[in-house]
Amino acid sequence: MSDTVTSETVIEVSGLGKQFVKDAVGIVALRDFDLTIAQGSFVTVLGRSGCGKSTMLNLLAGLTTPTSGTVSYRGRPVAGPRTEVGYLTQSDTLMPWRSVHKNVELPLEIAGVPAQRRTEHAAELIGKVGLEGFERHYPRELSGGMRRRVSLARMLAGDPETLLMDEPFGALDAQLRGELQAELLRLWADGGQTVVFVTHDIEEALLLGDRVVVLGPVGRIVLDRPIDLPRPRDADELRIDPEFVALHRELTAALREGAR
Ligand SMILES: Nc1ncnc2c1ncn2[C@@H]1O[C@H](COP(=O)(O)OP(=O)(O)OP(=O)(O)O)[C@@H](O)[C@H]1O
Repeated sequence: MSDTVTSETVIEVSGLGKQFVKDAVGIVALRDFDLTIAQGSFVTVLGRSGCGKSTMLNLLAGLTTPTSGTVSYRGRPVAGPRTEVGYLTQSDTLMPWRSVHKNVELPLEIAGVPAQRRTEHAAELIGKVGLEGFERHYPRELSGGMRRRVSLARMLAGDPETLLMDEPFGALDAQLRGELQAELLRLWADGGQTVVFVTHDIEEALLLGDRVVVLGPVGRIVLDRPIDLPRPRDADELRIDPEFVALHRELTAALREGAR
C-alpha cells in the first residue's frame, strides 16, 4: 500500500487494471490505476465517454474482478459486493415485477427490518426523491428519470456508508437534476457518507465534489485536485463566481488534454 494510506482511508486502489476480451481481441478498459479515497469525502470523477469510469466503479464495488492490481475497503481486499457500499449503476436494475414501494423496500427486507418500519422508511424515501403518489406503480409505468429516482431511493434504503454513483442524474431534466443534487448534498452533510460520483458534466463535478479527479483514456489520471469552493453551493451564484469560472476552465483543459 502507498504511504498516503491513513486510518481514514476507506478505499485504496493500487495498480488496478482491467482487460476485456471480445471476439478474441483484448480491450484494455483501465490500466495501472491508483486512487485513495478518504472517509467522508465527496469525490467526483470526470471523464469522457469510454475512458473507463464505469469499469472503475464496478471494480470498486466488487462486481468485477481486476485483471491486475488490488482494491481494498477499510484495509481489506474487496472480493465481492458489500452491504456498506451502495452502488447506483448507469443501467436500470429495478425489479420489473415489484412496485416502486416494493423496490425501495428491498434492502430493508433483506436486512430483516419489520414490515411496519419498512413501509414507513420506504415512504419517507419515496417522498424525498419526489415520487409520492407513485408507490404502487411498476417500473415500466415510469419515465426514465422517475426510475432513476426510485433507484436512488432504493440505494439509500440500505443506509450505505459509501455511495458509488455512476452518472445518476444524467438523464434528468435540469430542474429535477438540481433538486436531487441538493438532496444528495443534504444527505451527505447529515450522514457523512463517502461518495464517489462519476459524471461527464464539469459543472456538476464542481457543484458537488470536494475533490475532482479527471480521467483520460484507460483511466489515466490527468488531474486530481481539491475543490474548496464554500458550501452550500448554489448553481446560479457559482456560474458567476470567478473562482468557479477559473476551475471550470482548468477542468475543461484537463478533459481536452485527457482526450489526446
Ligand atoms: N463487458 C465489456 N466487454 C468488452 N468491453 C468492455 C466491457 N465493458 C466496458 N468495455 C470497454 O471498456 C472501455 C471503458 O468502458 P466504460 O464503460 O468503463 O467507460 P465509461 O468511461 O464509463 O463510459 P461512459 O461515460 O460512456 O459510460 C470501453 O472501450 C468499453 O467498450
